[in-house]
Amino acid sequence: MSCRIVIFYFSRHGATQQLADAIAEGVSKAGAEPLMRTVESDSEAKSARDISISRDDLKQCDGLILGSPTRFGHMASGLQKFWESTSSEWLAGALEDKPGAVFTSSQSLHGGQESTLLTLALPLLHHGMTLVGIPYSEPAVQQTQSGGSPYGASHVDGISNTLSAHERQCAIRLGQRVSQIAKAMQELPKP
Ligand SMILES: Cc1cc2nc3c(=O)[nH]c(=O)nc-3n(C[C@H](O)[C@H](O)[C@H](O)COP(=O)(O)O)c2cc1C
Repeated sequence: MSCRIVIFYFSRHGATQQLADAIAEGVSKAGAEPLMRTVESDSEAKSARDISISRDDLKQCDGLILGSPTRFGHMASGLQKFWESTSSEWLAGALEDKPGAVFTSSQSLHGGQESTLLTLALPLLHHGMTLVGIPYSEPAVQQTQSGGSPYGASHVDGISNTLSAHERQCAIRLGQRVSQIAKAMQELPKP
């Protein structure tokens, strides 16, 4: 049975996209299919390489991982605008029970990553998703000197333009974990 994980993100300059790509690697490693999706934006945005999300993606996916640059401590407005257009999918329970997770990139270490990760989680919880983080059994969560947290994958762009080994490992692990849970949920009897 195929298992499709939507990686829904926005990235203006490419930092959040590096996380999205590492998460996709984790999804593939777990034997699931990563579907890269973004929001309508200017053609200069790095994430314009990927296609825009459709509301059918919410119905058809088996899990969804949401990522944004940290913008004044919360998600970019284009992503929020999309969630505000999903009332009918919310009422229909399109994402209910499916595993979901979050990721972000910020300029500075204490510039609001955790508030962004927590607020990214809110629409997923309202849609009834099963929230997945990164467990402390993952050594990279304990050892990181930059991004990577139990709340989700992250990167601090002001420390390095590329993902650290720990940030990358956290992102891969998150993609794997969401996929493994999605696959296990496919085996459960339908209520
Ligand atoms: C409008 C705006 C607000 C931002 N707010 C924050 C912030 O609150 N904290 C922070 O550390 N970085 C902030 N940044 C920087 C971005 O989060 C950071 O550069 C991020 O890595 C960009 O991701 P991208 O390369 O995927 O676009 C802000 C950037 C913009 C344009």
